[in-house]
Amino acid sequence: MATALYSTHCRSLATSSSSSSLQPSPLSSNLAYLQRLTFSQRFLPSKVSLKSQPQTYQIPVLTQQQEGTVAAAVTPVENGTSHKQLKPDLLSVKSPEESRAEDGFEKDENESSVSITVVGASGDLAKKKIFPALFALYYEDCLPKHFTIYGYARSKMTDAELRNMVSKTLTCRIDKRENCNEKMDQFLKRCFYHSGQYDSQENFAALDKKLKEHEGGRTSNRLFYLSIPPNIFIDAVKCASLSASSGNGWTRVIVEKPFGRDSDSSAALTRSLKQYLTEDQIFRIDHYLGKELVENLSVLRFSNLIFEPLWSRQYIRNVQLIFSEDFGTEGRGGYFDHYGIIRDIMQNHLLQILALFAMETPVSLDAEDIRNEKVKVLRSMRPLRLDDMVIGQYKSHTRGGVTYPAYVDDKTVPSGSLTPTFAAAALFIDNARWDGVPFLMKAGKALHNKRAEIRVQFRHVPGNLYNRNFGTDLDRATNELVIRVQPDEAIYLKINNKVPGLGMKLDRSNLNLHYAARYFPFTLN
Ligand SMILES: NC(=O)C1=CN([C@@H]2O[C@H](COP(=O)(O)OP(=O)(O)OC[C@H]3O[C@@H](n4cnc5c(N)ncnc54)[C@H](OP(=O)(O)O)[C@@H]3O)[C@@H](O)[C@H]2O)C=CC1
Ligand SMILES: O=C1O[C@H](COP(=O)(O)O)[C@@H](O)[C@H](O)[C@H]1O
Repeated sequence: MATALYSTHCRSLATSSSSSSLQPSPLSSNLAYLQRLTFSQRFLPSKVSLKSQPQTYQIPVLTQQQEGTVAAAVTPVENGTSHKQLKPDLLSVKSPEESRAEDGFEKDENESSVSITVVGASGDLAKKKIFPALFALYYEDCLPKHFTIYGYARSKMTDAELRNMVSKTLTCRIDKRENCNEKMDQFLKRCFYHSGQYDSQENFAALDKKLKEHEGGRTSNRLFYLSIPPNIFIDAVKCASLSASSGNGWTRVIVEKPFGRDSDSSAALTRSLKQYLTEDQIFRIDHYLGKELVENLSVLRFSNLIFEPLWSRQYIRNVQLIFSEDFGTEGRGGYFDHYGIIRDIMQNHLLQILALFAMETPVSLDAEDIRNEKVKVLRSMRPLRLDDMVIGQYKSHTRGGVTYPAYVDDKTVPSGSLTPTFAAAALFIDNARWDGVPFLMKAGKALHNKRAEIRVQFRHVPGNLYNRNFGTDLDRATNELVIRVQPDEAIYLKINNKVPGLGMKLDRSNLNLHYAARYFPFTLN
């Protein structure tokens, strides 16, 4: 029955796996980002959610990492594809009844609806990632027929203003541009805004009323995406749960990282969330797991015979996990300064990649099985020593005639802050496979470029016949596998080869899987 709600396309992209494996849990960190969110029946939770009646239609929230789910990756940029000029009918707001009639929403109480509330809709993440990802899902026909999106935040905004804001960051995936503007218009018509405080049950009750009008008496499934600073998660969850839970369908909450500052505060956060939600209503998200090349990591390892035998201390000298951004906090200091680069990037995004990289072959691709292997890696890790760590903070600098502010120049950063914006660490996994191999993590903001990469440096060739061709620079003679997560996604292997012609001159070349060339016109960003 539920399948009728979803397109074949989305189902075919969502490879099957047992629903039991998809239960969220405190450690179910191998959930992909909303960008990979697909609404298909395989996400049936086993328990009925808070205040829920029997679930006629179960609509998933997040896919598990490493499944061939909908490829809807978008990093919106305000380019030619964005929808800059809003049509007049998007600026005038229709009543829910009118909207339902226009969108072909006949009132049929046997069908369910999904209401997605982006809490913190005025913020950076909502604009940059969540609305574009929702649009990408809509564009791919992966949202159910009856859906409504509400932005919720304290800022005063009309529906039209929200649509205008959202429209600036929507893009179409490059491989399917047909009807893009038309689709954007249709999508924007399903977006609404409600202004309210995060700790006001009354404000959430007013939202509830509006949601009900849109749901039109159908079974209502509700998803709250917490795109807000962590210190207000609990207030928002409490109010959403007590005043805006679904009365007859499921209610779920997506929680953004960071989940606390340390183990104790993470556990405390979970305890607080559980005052209002059951575990299967909570979906924790790490959006790096939704990145195409991170998803590809296991494919590369486990479906290519040539790599797996090399994947150990025997052949690998070190593994580098690199994240850099060429911009600073830019107004996000209020959040960032409490966490710093280690908690913002290393502890979650890079550690997830490390665990996926280093884990043993899981029993299956089910979330639970992958999680179990990742946990084993984490448990084998040696506690980090201060000697194996470097931290820093960006200062003001001038490049190309432009002067960029220092971290502490950001008005949202407390003066004199010592919060690190750069960190590098050597981590070790003390197990049979990785004993002695440094996993070098580097992460920083306001550096010279924006990139995320995994670099695997292999050992030197023992007794290399061609040593004299390389002189003293043995590193030049060693192989390196680079997985460039972003930008300009690629997987390339540096090899040595002979330069054609007389003599024996060696060269370094790349065997390069360059995504833009291989999958043109599909682009990931
Ligand atoms: N930005 C990013 O790229 C990423 C962010 N995240 C996580 O997503 C969440 C949201 O991030 P982001 O969008 O950058 O955050 P923002 O700082 O942009 O905050 C989002 C919204 O929350 C409200 N808000 C901000 N500060 C406060 C406050 N002190 N008290 C009450 N409300 C506040 C504001 O809305 P209003 O004033 O209108 O109520 C703001 O628009 C965070 O948990 C972050 O860690 C995760 C991955 C990436
Ligand atoms: O989680 C976060 O990620 C972004 C970087 O995400 P990307 O997908 O654009 O690479 C980072 O800017 C932000 O500080 C952090 O909270």
